[in-house]
Amino acid sequence: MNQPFPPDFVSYVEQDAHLGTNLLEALNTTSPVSIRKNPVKHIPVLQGEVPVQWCENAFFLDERPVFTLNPLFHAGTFYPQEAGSMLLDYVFRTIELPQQPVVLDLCAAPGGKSTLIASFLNGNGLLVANEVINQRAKVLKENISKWGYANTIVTNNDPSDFTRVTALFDVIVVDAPCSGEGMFRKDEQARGEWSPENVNLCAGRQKRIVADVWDSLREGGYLIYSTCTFNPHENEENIRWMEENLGAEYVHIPAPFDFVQGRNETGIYGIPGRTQTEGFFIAVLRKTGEREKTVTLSKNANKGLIKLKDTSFLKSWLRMEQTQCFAWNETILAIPAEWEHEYRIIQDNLHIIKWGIVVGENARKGLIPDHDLLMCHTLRVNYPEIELEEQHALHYLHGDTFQLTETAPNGFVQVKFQNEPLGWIKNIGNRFNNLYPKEYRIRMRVD
Ligand SMILES: C[S@@+](CC[C@H](N)C(=O)[O-])C[C@H]1O[C@@H](n2cnc3c(N)ncnc32)[C@H](O)[C@@H]1O
Repeated sequence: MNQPFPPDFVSYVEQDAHLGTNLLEALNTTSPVSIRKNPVKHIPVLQGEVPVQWCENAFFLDERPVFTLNPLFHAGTFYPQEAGSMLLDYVFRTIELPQQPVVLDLCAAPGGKSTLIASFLNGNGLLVANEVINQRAKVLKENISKWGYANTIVTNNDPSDFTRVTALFDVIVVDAPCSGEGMFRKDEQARGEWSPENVNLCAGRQKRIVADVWDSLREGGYLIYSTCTFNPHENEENIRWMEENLGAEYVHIPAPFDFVQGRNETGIYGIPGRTQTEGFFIAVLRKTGEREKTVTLSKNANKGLIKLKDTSFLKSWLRMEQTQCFAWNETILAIPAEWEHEYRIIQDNLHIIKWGIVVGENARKGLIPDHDLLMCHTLRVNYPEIELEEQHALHYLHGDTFQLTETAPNGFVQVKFQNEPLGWIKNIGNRFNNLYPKEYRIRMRVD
């Protein structure tokens, strides 16, 4: 039995011609299931795939599998993502960007849009994925790590902290916390949390969030604003507010496929019943001419972050071309050399929780390689390896140890499933230490 919709929600939807006649009915049907694949990793084929037309490498599935029990999910080969929100890929492909854009995904956890942007950039430019809520930022960090790109930084900051980094970004994505009317389809509890007062509260918070980051957008840069809600207060009215109060210029993008233009032709909606989505709104604004301030590094900037001059001890661990390695205490970090200045600016002004790629810990007996390094397709090299069959792969991801069926040299060995790295073990002859990070381990029963 479906939990009823809040009466105020029903009456606004029924009076709003823009939303069509069958939204309420569609919100009581099962949500479509969709995934986006990571084209730089082993590409799994899942059951019943039908391409999502508006996003590269994305597919609808005919039912929802238990993703946790697919080892390739933990290897970052695909990401379950709501199909409507994948319209971001289409938007990125439509706007005119510099060759090497610097992109901020401000409200990024758990990382659906950030991994999409990382795939779009495909190693070009730089992505800063930020999340204000600490626990959610950890999930974001895990998903970014598994997606495998070095040109990424994860930060854990409030939007207001970004006033310290003026004119740094070519694109800012604000996937704003919202009243979540699109969630009514998947999460019936969301229906109980909705109220007109909460809509107003959300609309006010969204304005504050955008105003806080506006100065960190470069002249000519784009602000991409999105929500998963249908009401005009959090969508079209906020876009109008940004035009009037921030001097933002609205950028019209024609609605593709089954998407529809917003009220007064503002933004684009995916509306259940018309589009295969739970619900999504997206609009693009551009920053026109304004005096730009440049961010300068403070005198004590990046104290403690030491650029490594001699990296010969790392040669057998990672590809060194176009990479700059740093030591932060005993931790070795690798970042694309061309972005060193931006990394330093961000380090100086914001709270970084993941820098490029963590290579490992420089211990007395040599490097202890990090999981992050193994996930990075551009930096990792050939290490000793063992291929696991599915049940062993799941036990490995669960944090278990077991008798290996293949032999491998003693020391650090990568374990793979269908030739895709899952993580490290330390092989010590007749047994091994499972080095799969504790915080990533599967908690459900695997047999
Ligand atoms: C719609 S969700 C983001 C989903 C994410 N972009 C994705 O695609 O996976 C909105 C995010 O905003 C964060 N958030 C909540 N309050 C916020 C605030 N006041 N300022 C910035 N972000 C906030 C939430 O923690 C949440 O992670």
